[in-house]
Amino acid sequence: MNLPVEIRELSKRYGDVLAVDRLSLTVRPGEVYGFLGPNGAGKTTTLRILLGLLRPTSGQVRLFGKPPGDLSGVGALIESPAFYPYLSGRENLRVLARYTGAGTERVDAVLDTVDLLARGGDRYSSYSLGMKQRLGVAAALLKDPRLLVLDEPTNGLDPAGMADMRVLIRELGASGRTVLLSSHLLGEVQQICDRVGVVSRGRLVAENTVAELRGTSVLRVVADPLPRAAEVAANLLGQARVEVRDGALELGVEPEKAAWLNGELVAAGLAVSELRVAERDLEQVFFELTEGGADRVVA
Ligand SMILES: Nc1ncnc2c1ncn2[C@@H]1O[C@H](COP(=O)(O)OP(=O)(O)OP(=O)(O)O)[C@@H](O)[C@H]1O
Repeated sequence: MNLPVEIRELSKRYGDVLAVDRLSLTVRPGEVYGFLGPNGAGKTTTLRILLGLLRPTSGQVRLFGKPPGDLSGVGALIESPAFYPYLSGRENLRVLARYTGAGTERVDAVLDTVDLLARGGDRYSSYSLGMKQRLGVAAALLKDPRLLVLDEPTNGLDPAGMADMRVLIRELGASGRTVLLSSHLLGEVQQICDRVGVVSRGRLVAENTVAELRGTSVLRVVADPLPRAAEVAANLLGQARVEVRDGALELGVEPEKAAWLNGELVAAGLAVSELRVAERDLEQVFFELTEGGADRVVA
């Protein structure tokens, strides 16, 4: 079966700027894939090439096994869509449906999907930014696509608008559609996506599930005196597995060893006031991956 998205060794150069650098990624059927990276990392360029809006310098992209240009089964929201301000949301979708040959019979269904059915008769110009963006998603859904490509769908929205959009994307994913969305917001991707590809300076530096990206958990220990506790822990586990952060030890050790470790620390005369399994802060992981830590590839 053909994969919804396959990108192989893709590069794009704008003059001196290498915007995309031998980037490869794969989106599997039915997953919500987060394409995550700071502004300017090359996300929009990659998505534009994928949709046939831009030519690559080198490399290959495939949508359902086909080269770019053939967008059957694909819906996209990549730039702010151009809607007529004086027409209603419903009228705008009708115009678009006729123009693209999608047929107008799905207009109310897609308005309903994006929770705009009740406001479908209102002028586009009266919509909030979040509603405008959801109408853009509705437009992308007109052809009942199997794959939806969304470029920074929450950009510029207020917190409520962002939350609505997140709910919508999760629902779209749950309904069996494949979704590829780009974002520079880690928290957002973490909440919505099954898998994440992290891009930094045009290169894919990690591709994994959110849980795997975060890596193994650490054991967080607060003990007094802390320097002595760090010494004892280093003797037991090796220096490489001991870090002191924010007044606590972070130990790279399996959670099952917690009781044993506690016993050893207490036996060494230390007062242990906290000992718990903590997940690594994904923010930290993201920072390491995208700023100078790019060689610490996770996947
Ligand atoms: N038409 C262009 N001409 C020259 N440079 C460009 C052009 N488009 C993008 N770039 C550069 O390519 C790099 C990647 O840009 P791109 O827009 O793909 O990044 P992005 O990850 O989508 O970021 P953003 O979220 O800010 O759009 C940036 O350095 C950008 O300045």
